[in-house]
Amino acid sequence: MERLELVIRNAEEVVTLDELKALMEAKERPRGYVGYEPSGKVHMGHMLTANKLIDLQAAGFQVVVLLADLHAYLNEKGTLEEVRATADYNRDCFIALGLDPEKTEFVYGTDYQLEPEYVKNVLKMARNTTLNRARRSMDEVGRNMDNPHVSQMIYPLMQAVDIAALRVDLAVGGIDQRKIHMLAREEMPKLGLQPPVCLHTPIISGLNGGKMSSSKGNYISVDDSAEDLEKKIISAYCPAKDIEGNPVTELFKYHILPRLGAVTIRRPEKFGGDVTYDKYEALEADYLAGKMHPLDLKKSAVEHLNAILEPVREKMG
Ligand SMILES: Nc1ncnc2c1ncn2[C@@H]1O[C@H](COP(=O)(O)OP(=O)(O)OP(=O)(O)O)[C@@H](O)[C@H]1O
Ligand SMILES: N[C@@H](Cc1ccc(O)cc1)C(=O)O
Repeated sequence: MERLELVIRNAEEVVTLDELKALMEAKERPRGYVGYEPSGKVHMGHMLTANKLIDLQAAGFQVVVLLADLHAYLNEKGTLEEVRATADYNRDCFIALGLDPEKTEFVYGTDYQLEPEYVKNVLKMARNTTLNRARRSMDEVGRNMDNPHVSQMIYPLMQAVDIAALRVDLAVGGIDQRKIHMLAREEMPKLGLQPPVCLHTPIISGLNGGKMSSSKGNYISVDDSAEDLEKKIISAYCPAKDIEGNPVTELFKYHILPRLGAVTIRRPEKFGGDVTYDKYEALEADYLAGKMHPLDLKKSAVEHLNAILEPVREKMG
């Protein structure tokens, strides 16, 4: 696959594609990053951005993973000690998922976010940013946003300054990070900082059809047992001939096919026999046309996802 194609596959948007092309022409090894608030469960949604980082490494990017302990603390996710312990667990999950520790820089927020130069930039940005704008940028990211704390208004400014502090060219995140990234693109130049190109991945659906989220219990986590995985997928929302909010077709699109390249879906002869797909589009077309039954698809998702997650379980032991 061509480098650019690899970088943008399965992305929901790139801001902007022209800037990305220019970046890849200008720099041999551009730097890309994702930041994660440490989370007790690393799920298939988080794994989507991890897949993108693996794509970026394959396309010659340097990759930075920010374990955003201070951000999690500011966003009411626990004490600093708690989030720091979870950050280490998350780093191990990402390595088990295939991010080569030799080639990936793992950085803790608290390693540099209290340095005077960093803090000064955050405060300068605070002078230029209205409360309304900071608040809106947090709509999809902040906890309990009907009654936000001042810490949650500092949060997006810090995320913008991270991009400069970590010397990042390409900021990657789920599409829920979009408003913070737009704030960064607008405010960074006023401080003489280089704004990033941004790449946003889609939001993957949870087992009940809503957004997959650690706080909603509708997730598949990377270290679920084979037994749990099977139970979860077999009872997942998966309407026939419909891919809207369908977590099972999305698992094929975003995880199984990109990782395995091609899959064979096993079926008894009387239901059409085995069928092999090397492109998601072909699978989708068959599913929409009613040529693939939800139960066959689910059983196959269990088999293939198990193949992907087994080494992760072993490493996380
Ligand atoms: N369902 C999802 N699909 C794709 N990406 C996701 C999904 N959920 C979270 N992410 C991405 O993972 C990162 C961390 O998100 P976040 O901490 O909000 O996860 P979460 O599971 O929704 O947590 P919580 O339920 O505690 O809010 C963000 O970059 C976000 O874009
Ligand atoms: N905002 C991200 C976490 C993050 C924090 C700091 C960053 O620089 C980048 C990302 C989230 O929702 O989880």
